[in-house]
This record gives sequence, C-alpha cells and structure tokens, in this order.
Amino acid sequence: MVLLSGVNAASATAATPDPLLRVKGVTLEYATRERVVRAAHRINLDVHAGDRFVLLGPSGCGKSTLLKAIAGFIRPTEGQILLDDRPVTGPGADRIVVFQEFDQLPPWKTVLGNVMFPLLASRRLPRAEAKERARDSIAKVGLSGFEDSFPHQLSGGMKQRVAIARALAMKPRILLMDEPFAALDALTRRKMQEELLQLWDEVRFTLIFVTHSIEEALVVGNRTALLSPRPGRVRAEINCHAWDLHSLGGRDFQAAASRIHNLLFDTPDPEDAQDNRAVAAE
Ligand SMILES: Nc1ncnc2c1ncn2[C@@H]1O[C@H](COP(=O)(O)OP(=O)(O)OP(=O)(O)O)[C@@H](O)[C@H]1O
Repeated sequence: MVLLSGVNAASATAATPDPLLRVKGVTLEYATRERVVRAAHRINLDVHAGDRFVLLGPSGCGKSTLLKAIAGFIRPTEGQILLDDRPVTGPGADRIVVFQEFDQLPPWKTVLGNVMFPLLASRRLPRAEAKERARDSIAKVGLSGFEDSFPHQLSGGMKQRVAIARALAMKPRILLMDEPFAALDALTRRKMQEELLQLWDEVRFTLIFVTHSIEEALVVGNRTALLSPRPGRVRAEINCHAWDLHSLGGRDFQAAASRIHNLLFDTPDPEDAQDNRAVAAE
C-alpha cells in the first residue's frame, strides 16, 4: 500500500486513539449459480471517530460491497470488521446508510414522518421526543417549513437532505453514504457537498463516504482509501484534509487529483518519471 506523499502523511501516529472501526483482512464475495465473484480482497482499514473517510475507486471495484459489509448486510468470507472492538455480525442502528437512489424515502410518509420513522420503529424515543429530534434534524439540513411535504413534492437534493436528516436523527456511531450525490446535477451536488461539510463541522459525526469522483473524495474526505479495480484492494491511503471546496481548480488541487488518478489507473506519475530521469541523469 502506498501512502501518498505531498498530501500529508497518514494520520496513524503513536498518539492516535484506538480506531472506532477496523476492517481487518476482509475479503468479500458473491456466490452466483455459475461462479463466485470476488468483490474485495483482503482489505485493511482503520476509521477513527470524527473521520470523514472516503472509499474511492473505479466502477465495480467493490466500494458499495465494502460499505454494505460495514453496514452488516454482507458477511466477509475472510477477515473481520470490528466496531468498538466488537465484531459486526449484522445491521444495527449504530450504522445508518444513505443511498444514492431518491426512492429510499417511503412516498406515503411526509418529511417529518420519514425522519421520525426509524426513531419510532427502533423504539429509541417516545413519540413526542422523536418528533422534537426529527424537527431538529430537519432544521439542520435546512428543510424547516417542509415537514408536511411528501417526497414527490421535493427536488432530488431535498430528498437527499431528508435521507441525511433521517440518518442523523438516529445519532449513529457511523454515517455510511453510498454515492449520495451522484444522481444530482453538478450545481446541486456541489451545494450538497458544502452542506455536508457544514453539517459535519456542527455535529462532528463519523462518516464513511463512497464515491468514484476524485474531486469529491478530495473535497469531502479527510482520509481516502484508493481501491484498485475488482477485486478491490487498498492501493493507497491518503490524507486529504488540506482540501475543501475553495481548493477546486487550484494548481495544487489539480496536481493531487492527477496523482490520485495515476495511482488508481496505474499510469506512471509524470512527476515521478521526471524525478527518475533526474536521478538517472546524476
Ligand atoms: N448481488 C451481486 N451478485 C453478484 N455480483 C455482484 C453483486 N453485487 C455486486 N456484484 C459484483 O461485485 C463487484 C463489485 O460491485 P460493487 O457494486 O461493490 O462495486 P462499486 O465499486 O460500488 O461499483 P460502482 O461504482 O459502479 O457502484 C462487481 O463486479 C459487481 O458486478
């Protein structure tokens, strides 16, 4: 595994507390009738409380599968996933997933009903408190005034805000997001990234975020694992807390994005090539 230099050293230092989530040598497979598809191979990752941890890789490299395994929907065929040192054996309210699809909200429930639903279904809170928590969460994503609207009355971005509010209302240990903004237009996507970062600033939740956009990984994440094409392996881990939406388009940002691209797709890094030529010439 490579630690990408120039984008800061990895955060694991002697002073770092124990990780909240540990993915240890995890292999994930799908058994179909004809064959076994290996989606991820011996993945090792540590996610710390408060991280905005991004899984970045090309289409089909196993990002969603890994996220589903962390959520407890899929069991590893090899290795272990530990949350607070306890093995993940199934789904739980401590890990909530926000998906890409807009149809993740039951259409017959209002915004308030949608956000309250898991609080009531899991018997976390009595109705009055659930309502208060849901209203608070709806306000945090900027949707106050839309409590009585139904999903079909909302834009794609608003629906994703409701899904985020619903997840945050549960106060999960980890918020899992699977390409949550990929189906949005470019402007809304940028706005949602900005809002997610503001929300994180306010609430400081732990986030695991799947994307295949290098830009999005640099902007959203403080740490990013780069996965190779299927079966996904961790090719490199980078710290990217130096970047935010203001960095977009800047020279350093473009250079970092291009190095990540080269790492992902195994093309030689022009900077490294230049360094090698310089060494060879000496
Ligand atoms: N239910 C399934 N049964 C069999 N194979 C599957 C199943 N789900 C995913 N796969 C395969 O596992 C591999 C990883 O899929 P996965 O959806 O995790 O990739 P991904 O990196 O999230 O891709 P994308 O960015 O396109 O969503 C792919 O080759 C895919 O075809």
